Amino acid sequence: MSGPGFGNYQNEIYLHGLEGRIPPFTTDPTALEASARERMEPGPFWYVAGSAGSGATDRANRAAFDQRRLVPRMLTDATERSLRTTVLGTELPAPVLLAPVGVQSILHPDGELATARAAAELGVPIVLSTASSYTLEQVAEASGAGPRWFQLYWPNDDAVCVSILERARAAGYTTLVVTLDTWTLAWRPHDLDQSYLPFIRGVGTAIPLSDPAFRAGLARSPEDDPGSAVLHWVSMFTGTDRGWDRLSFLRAHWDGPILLKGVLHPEDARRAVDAGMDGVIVSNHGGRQVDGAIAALDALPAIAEEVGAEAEVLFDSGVRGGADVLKALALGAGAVLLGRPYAYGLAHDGADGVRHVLRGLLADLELTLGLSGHRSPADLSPAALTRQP
Ligand SMILES: Cc1cc2nc3c(=O)[nH]c(=O)nc-3n(C[C@H](O)[C@H](O)[C@H](O)COP(=O)(O)O)c2cc1C
Ligand SMILES: O=C(O)C(=O)c1ccccc1
Repeated sequence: MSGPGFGNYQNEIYLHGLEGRIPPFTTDPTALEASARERMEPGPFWYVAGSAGSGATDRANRAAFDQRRLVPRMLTDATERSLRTTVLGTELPAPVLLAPVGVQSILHPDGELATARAAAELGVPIVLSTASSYTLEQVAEASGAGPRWFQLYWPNDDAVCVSILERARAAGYTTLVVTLDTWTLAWRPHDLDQSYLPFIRGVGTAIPLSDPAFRAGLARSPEDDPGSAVLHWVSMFTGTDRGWDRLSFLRAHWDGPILLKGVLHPEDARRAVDAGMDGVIVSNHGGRQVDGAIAALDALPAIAEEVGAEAEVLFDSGVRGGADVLKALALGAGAVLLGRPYAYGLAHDGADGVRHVLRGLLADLELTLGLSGHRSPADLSPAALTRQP
């Protein structure tokens, strides 16, 4: 796409104004959370909005973006521009993916199906969480010809793990994302104070409960005894940390690219590459795991420097607007993943809400790319930024 492609959303909104129409909800990424809060029950709202401990890392993620500023260049002829990018050898319409977000049916009854439909329409990849409210196959059908990746919460039963990976491959998920930072849940006061944890209530268990290997290990079927099945799954996918030597198991059972999510130290990125992984996702889980952890954006440059030339380096945690995407790309990310903003879009209006948030972000990204003097994501380097004290 050349010229204003995604940026057309801006024209569309202004033209609708001539007919007295305004957007379904805010286009301001900083107002999205408050707007979602008005429509959501406190349990689900705080499950999404909340973070670990004191919230220091969540705030640090945003502060790290605020400390970097773009330095726009003029008269660069950025009229014709494109967000197209290649990630792991595949061309994407923009350097943006939807981060794995579990239990989406607490946000909207259509949950992951709605997210998959909206993303597929725009050609943006989804990363389906192991904690999905719908099965791998149901989400694949909703995603259709759209690109899809699968995020693994690594079950401690190898047969169940292999069965889930085989189903994911068969259903057209091309890339495996292995999340390392959430082998047990952090201390999350907002959820604790309400005693609210969706998956022990049976939300987000569609993948294991539909899995033949998982079902084979149950004394009674999930239909007869849902409570025991859910508890069996909880003990299988949380509570067990693993070592670097175990990655060879995943490598042996997945014949596509594998990325490790939750990497914040350059030495861990190096170990990932040494273990045969195709890349890393620099992330602190949106501040939801280690309270006091380094801002993900501050961790990015050293990791890009360590492995960027030989492996894929993706980024998430704190991305809200187009400028944030540009800053992460300038610091070495090949693409970014968006978390909470699209979850709030889903909570507002199902697939339409996800589409509105995503089109808004991509329009803002394309406009800000051009106005800061760049024609493509590949033009960005640390030289595009300055750092505020
Ligand atoms: C409600 C919620 C559920 C999440 N579930 C998962 C998950 O199942 N698997 C995973 O790897 N990350 C999960 N994440 C983390 C996101 O993938 C991502 O790292 C994070 O949201 C990025 O930060 P941001 O929300 O500031 O954009 C979840 C995040 C939220 C907000
Ligand atoms: O809440 C989360 O951050 C998360 O990663 C998760 C973990 C298990 C089930 C659902 C979401």
